[in-house]
Amino acid sequence: MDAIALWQRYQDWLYYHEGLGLYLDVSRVRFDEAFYESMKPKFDKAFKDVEALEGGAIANPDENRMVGHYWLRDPEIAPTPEIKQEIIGTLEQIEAFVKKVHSGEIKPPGAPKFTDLLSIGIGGSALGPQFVSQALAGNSPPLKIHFIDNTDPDGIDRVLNELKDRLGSTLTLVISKSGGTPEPYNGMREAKHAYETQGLDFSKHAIATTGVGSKLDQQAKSEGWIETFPMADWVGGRTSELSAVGLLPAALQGIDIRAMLEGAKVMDAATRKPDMKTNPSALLALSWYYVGNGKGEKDMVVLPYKDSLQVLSRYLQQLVMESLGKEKDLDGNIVNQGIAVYGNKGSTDQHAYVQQLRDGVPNFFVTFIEVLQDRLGPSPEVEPNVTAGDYLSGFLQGTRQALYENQRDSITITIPEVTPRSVGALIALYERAVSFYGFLVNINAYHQPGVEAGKKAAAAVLNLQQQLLNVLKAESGGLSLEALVDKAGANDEIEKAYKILRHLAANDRGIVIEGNLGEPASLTVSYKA
Ligand SMILES: O=P(O)(O)OC[C@H]1O[C@](O)(CO)[C@@H](O)[C@@H]1O
Repeated sequence: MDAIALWQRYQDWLYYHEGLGLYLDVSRVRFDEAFYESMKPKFDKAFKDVEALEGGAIANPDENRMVGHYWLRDPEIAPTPEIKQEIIGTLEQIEAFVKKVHSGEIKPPGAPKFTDLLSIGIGGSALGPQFVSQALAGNSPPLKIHFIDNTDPDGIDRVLNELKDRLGSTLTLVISKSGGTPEPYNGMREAKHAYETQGLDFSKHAIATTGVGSKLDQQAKSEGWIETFPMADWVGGRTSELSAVGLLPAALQGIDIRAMLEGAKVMDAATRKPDMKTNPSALLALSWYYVGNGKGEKDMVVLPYKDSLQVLSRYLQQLVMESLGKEKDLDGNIVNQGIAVYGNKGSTDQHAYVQQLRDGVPNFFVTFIEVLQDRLGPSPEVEPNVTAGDYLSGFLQGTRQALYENQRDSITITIPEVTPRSVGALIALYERAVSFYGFLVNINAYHQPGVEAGKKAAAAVLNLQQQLLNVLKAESGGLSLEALVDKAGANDEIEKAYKILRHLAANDRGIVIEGNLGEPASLTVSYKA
């Protein structure tokens, strides 16, 4: 297609939302009119399915749950008065609490105010808060946020070391919908230990966001933590940024959460429209379907040309991959659906992997995120008439063109600036695109059975560790690996046992391994207290 024809295609397919100042350009996705027409019946159904979801249908059949993240920004559309009240009440609770923290009315025992916020959570209970914090917290938030989002002891040390001189004025927020996920539980135990080591009362520094009645909720209440915030079962982890999960840490950092909600609400109104061409989430889902043949054959590379949006790609990675990556469709057929998502930021990635995108395996499509405003205030010129931001803008356009010339498709989303409103709108835009796509390919986008399988297998590893330690502690001498697993009644688990022991030995946990480390079968293992 020549430049004039492309310009025409750009104009024909351009979506613009006046209220949000948001543009969506799918002109560099090479579908034609026939494909667009062929998708209409599928979209007619998807529009109805999402409408039913918003109306309170059990859109997550496996878990027998409603899927209600759309109600969070517009409680008026909640399916029952109780749910509406729950949403309004939680928002009011957050705002009242945050006001008291900022004013010092709620304060730590030994300091006039909380200065730092330690957020402990994983997956949807971390990525949204991390994305929003990086995008919107700015340089001098009322509370500076830190994250523990893993059970890596060294990673935990890094965070706690950074906080050690301010732990007395640090508010710790434990976020876990289920309240039973091991990683945040371990993070909480380690944080508690750090407070206690400094003679501080953890409960006077702790708050939680969790499902009512969860293990975490019970612990918080029985230990007298400062406050708990509810997370409803009709909000999934990966769509929880606009629930208490994301709103509470955002508000504590001084971010305008009402504006975030408003941006999402405005986007929801735009994406509710049952018309493919003028509905930006439908245009996204249509493009994903086209490039990947409805089977996720191409990966989604997300490239925000803005440092503050760097976590967007990781946030979308969970939203898209945990939602769409499914073995079975809703009729029980094996479909192995999904779309792989990765990315970091432009133009940085142009000096990392864009070489392969341009010339290598054509197994992807790019989503460029463009922000029109370079920075607050004027920019110095780095060359006559050229600023650093002009370069950034030029690199985006250049990469888009270079990819297109080599038959690599791309989508471009343009926002005027990174604000609470535009961030809320982006979240809503993608949430509904995922809803549409899930229905287009007929999968349950709201459960995550694959993650559960991994969690169960990990629990079995820890049980085996316990068994091995019990056997070794009762032995006076050493045992070969074979004899050890035999005694532990775990003959089939010899490789796992070997790896458990190697890990324990590397961490001074009383396990001694002797023999040729390159030949696991030759090893003798013993326990020395
Ligand atoms: O908030 P929770 O219950 O601790 O779960 C954390 C994450 O774990 C998952 O359940 C599985 O990875 C995610 O969906 C969720 O965001």
